Amino acid sequence: MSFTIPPAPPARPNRCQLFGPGSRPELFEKMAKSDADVINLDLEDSVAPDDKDAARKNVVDAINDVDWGAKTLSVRINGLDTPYWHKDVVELIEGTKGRLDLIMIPKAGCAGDIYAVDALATAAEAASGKDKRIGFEAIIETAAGLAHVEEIAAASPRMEALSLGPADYAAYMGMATTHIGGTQSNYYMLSPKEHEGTRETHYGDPWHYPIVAIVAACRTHGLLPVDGPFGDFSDPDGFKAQALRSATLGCVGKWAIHPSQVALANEVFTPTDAAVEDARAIIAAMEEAKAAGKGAATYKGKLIDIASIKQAEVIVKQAEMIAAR
Ligand SMILES: CC(C)(COP(=O)(O)OP(=O)(O)OC[C@H]1O[C@@H](n2cnc3c(N)ncnc32)[C@H](O)[C@@H]1OP(=O)(O)O)[C@@H](O)C(=O)NCCC(=O)NCCSC(=O)C[C@H](O)C(=O)O
Ligand SMILES: [Mg+2]
Repeated sequence: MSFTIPPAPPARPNRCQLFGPGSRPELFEKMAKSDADVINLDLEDSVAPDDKDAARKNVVDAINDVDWGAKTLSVRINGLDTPYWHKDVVELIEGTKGRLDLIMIPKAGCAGDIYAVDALATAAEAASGKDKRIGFEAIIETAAGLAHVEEIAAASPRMEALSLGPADYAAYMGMATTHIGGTQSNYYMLSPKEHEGTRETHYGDPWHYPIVAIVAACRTHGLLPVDGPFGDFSDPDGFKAQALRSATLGCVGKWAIHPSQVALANEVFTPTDAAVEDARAIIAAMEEAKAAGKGAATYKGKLIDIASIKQAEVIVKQAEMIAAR
């Protein structure tokens, strides 16, 4: 273990982040009543340029007026290369009465992007006498964002989470696809040529590398790693397969861009009773082994050791945190 112990991420559930355009206020009550842990009201790419001012007003009003219950409430502001973002930050802070939890920064490309929003948010909070410090989450969805993911994660004490934005990421990387996340039909290997006649297609996961980079940056700096959107909301099996992969790689949740995806995300990112029972049994078996002076033991025919306790604790702690909510 390094002498530097990584900080713990925020202890709040983040299994599903449900998005809705700020220009569709008729959705806000439905979003508030959903089972998503986090709500993202969007001022960025789901809002047309002519609707930006009206959407900002809708969102400020909704933050103040809608009963959001115990949900984490986040607003995605516009990118720093637009003429909208500074008004987004100032009006969100000065116009709301303390219910807003997070500002989501899209297309973060370097630590300076986070610093700029931090400076503006700090000034707006001071000017309006706000005690509550708004947290930040950022989207890794550009080539620069991926190259600088660790400095972005470490850029401000306000930072709470990073998400992958697969649509912009694909565009900025020059990927040959128009799909938002999911399996890509041209991203595959064939079984070896010698298998002529019986060659099988094996689809790869083009999102694997950015997800792992995000998870590593988040786990180093005490942030929550989150998988982003899956655009084809008529493909629940595809959504679930993508979510299972990112959960296996360390993500704590995934975005939903349609209400039908909320239950799927909650299911995947809530440890099953069987997984929790197994994890508790591993911890108990290792306690017994330690009492007998052993560092390793056998559980269900497999090796377990001190690292197995840490693995099992990830599952138990996640389940306890969700249950305590
Ligand atoms: C995708 C949608 C445009 C679909 O909208 P709609 O046609 O209205 O959907 P349905 O008719 O199937 O709706 C069924 C009922 O569900 C309600 N509804 C719809 N959407 C939502 C929602 N987001 N939250 C809550 N409730 C919702 C409808 O009102 C219907 O209700 P009822 O009539 O009472 O049965 C739309 O879902 C949508 O706009 N989704 C969000 C889009 C969004 O926010 N996009 C931004 C995030 S993704 C992104 O930006 C990419 C990323 O940055 C990257 O780079 O990867
Ligand atoms: Mg995007």
